[in-house]
Amino acid sequence: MFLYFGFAMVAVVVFYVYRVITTSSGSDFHDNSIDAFIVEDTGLDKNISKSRTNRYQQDYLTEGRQVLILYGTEYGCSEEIAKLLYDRLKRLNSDNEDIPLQPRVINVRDYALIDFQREHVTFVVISTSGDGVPPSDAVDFCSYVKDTDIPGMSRCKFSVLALGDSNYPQFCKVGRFIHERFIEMGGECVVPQTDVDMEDWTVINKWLDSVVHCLTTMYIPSQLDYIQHGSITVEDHYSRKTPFLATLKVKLPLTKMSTGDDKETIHCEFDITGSGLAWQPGDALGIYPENNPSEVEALLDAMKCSGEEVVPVPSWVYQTGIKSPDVQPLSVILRRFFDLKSVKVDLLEALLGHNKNEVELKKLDLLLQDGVSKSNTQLHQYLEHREVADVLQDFSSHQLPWKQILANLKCLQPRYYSIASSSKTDSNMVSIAAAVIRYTTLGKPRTGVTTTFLQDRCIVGDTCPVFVSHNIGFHLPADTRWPLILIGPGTGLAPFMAFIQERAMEMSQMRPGQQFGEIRLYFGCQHREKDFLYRHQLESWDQAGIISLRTAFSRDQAHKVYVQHLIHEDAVHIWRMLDQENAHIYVCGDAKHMARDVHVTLTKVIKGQGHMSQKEAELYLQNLEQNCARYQKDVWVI
Ligand SMILES: Cc1cc2nc3c(=O)[nH]c(=O)nc-3n(C[C@H](O)[C@H](O)[C@H](O)COP(=O)(O)O)c2cc1C
Repeated sequence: MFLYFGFAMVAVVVFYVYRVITTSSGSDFHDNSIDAFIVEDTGLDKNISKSRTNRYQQDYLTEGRQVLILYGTEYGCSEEIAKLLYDRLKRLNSDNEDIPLQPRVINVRDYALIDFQREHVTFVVISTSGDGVPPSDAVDFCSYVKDTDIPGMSRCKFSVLALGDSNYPQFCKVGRFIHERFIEMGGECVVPQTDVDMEDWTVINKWLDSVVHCLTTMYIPSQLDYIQHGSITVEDHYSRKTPFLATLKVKLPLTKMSTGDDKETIHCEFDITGSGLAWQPGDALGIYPENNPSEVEALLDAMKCSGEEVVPVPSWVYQTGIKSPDVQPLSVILRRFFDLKSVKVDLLEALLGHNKNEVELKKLDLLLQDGVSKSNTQLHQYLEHREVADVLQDFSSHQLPWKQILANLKCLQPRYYSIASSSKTDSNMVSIAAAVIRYTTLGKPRTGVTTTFLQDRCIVGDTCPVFVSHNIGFHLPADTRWPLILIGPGTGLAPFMAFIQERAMEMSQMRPGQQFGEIRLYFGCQHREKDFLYRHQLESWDQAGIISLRTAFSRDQAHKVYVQHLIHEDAVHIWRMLDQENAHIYVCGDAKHMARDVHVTLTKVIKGQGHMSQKEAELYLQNLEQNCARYQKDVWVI
């Protein structure tokens, strides 16, 4: 079995990577009318209110052919697919007089309720997060699958749908791992294990079709349900589905801006007193934003709506505990709950079905003729630069009814920011650093939803729905003697602010005999005078001997200097820390360039200083990462 359980040592999520292109399940099993959208809840079922029933976890009182659908998700897509599968299996029953199929959808977090000896067929939909780690809720399940020969698995028929993104080196690692282990335990794979790259719905739908087809012919013995669905976890603490309304207490610029091209980064502090939210350095804060009102206006214009149309609040929206009306004006619904930026291919399909204008029909046909997969570069390039309002403007000759437009929008997701403060310093205040995103496409100014929400639309004293996302593979080592090599250019510095604050606090309360290893911080940005984030704090920690600060200002001299150049300069020192002092390396920030270049440089350092071959140096680093939890990454692809 491959070396998988690098959980403890590899990265997890910081920022939600904004996906420009998202598609959804085909209209073959989606009723796209607004009433179906709202009443039947075709999207994520985020409603966890105890008083409302969860149709995906109903108790079956009569015998039936049970099908277990397990999901593990960080951002909700796997959950959505699991529920779509459930819906399709339920629909099979209406065509079939036979013993009913009894699907049940369970988050792998609740795996302890499952007796695999009583399961005959199991489908798993699971994503990979961080740098090849399971979603936070799925960590225990994956450890269980790794460490246990699950009784009953040898009789179980199964299939795994692995969600991922091929931009990450550990593509679909978690789903592939589950598949391998189920096979090792003697399970029978009934639909080939399938990798899904960037929520490619062509692939997802194909897998769903194969699963449904397979179940129509498969023998599944009839039995009574053994799971009491009432015992399935109901989250009653503050979480993604039930965020806490935190008050923005502090907002400060971290950069100096003199031209429009200068970086704009802000520091925000939220008061979470009374929430009971707990975090460790390395964890992230999830924030639910609101859309820019001018973008809502632009969309309303394109929808030919006033914004006063009354719309039922979708059942999947997050709950803050404050009773809100069951219906809201369309303008409010769009501002708070729908993604106005990423365009679902479903919307183009709906436009195609409705349009009568020959030129527009031809254009839509061209875009959609090669399907929705990643290989349809024409479609993806088109969507990459367009928001929902742009698409509606492009195909405006026959107005699609607004309810149909709404039914083809994606829900607004929370965004994640590394927490930049230690709860040991103040457990009621949580800080983040956010780079404000503004850019231009098609000659139109565009904005990042959450960062401009915080910068332009939130004032001190306002509240925002927040929750903590635990980052299991990116935490400080338990022993304070072990030195830290922290590499975090730009906002990659944020989690290290929490790391250092925590260590500084521990140093100030040092116990007799307690020792502290060196904390060596590599920070980089363009200009010392403009975007040296937390400069005064870092310099004062450096002067106090709490950290050794190394800075790379890429544009302050004729030639570019980046953090990896400093690491190379410090080769002797770094090698001593690694070889003799049990140093732990942490990397946070851009995965594609920075983390890759840092990795290459570290390999060179190990090769040169450790007198190793290239292969030996690579294995050394791999061992630190996968077996020792001494090389941890918290990286993202922009
Ligand atoms: C911060 C971050 C890290 C990710 N890391 C990986 C990874 O290591 N390997 C991979 O295949 N996909 C990775 N992904 C992609 C997710 O698996 C993909 O977006 C998936 O569709 C999410 O499914 P979910 O919504 O069910 O969690 C990552 C995504 C994010 C935002």
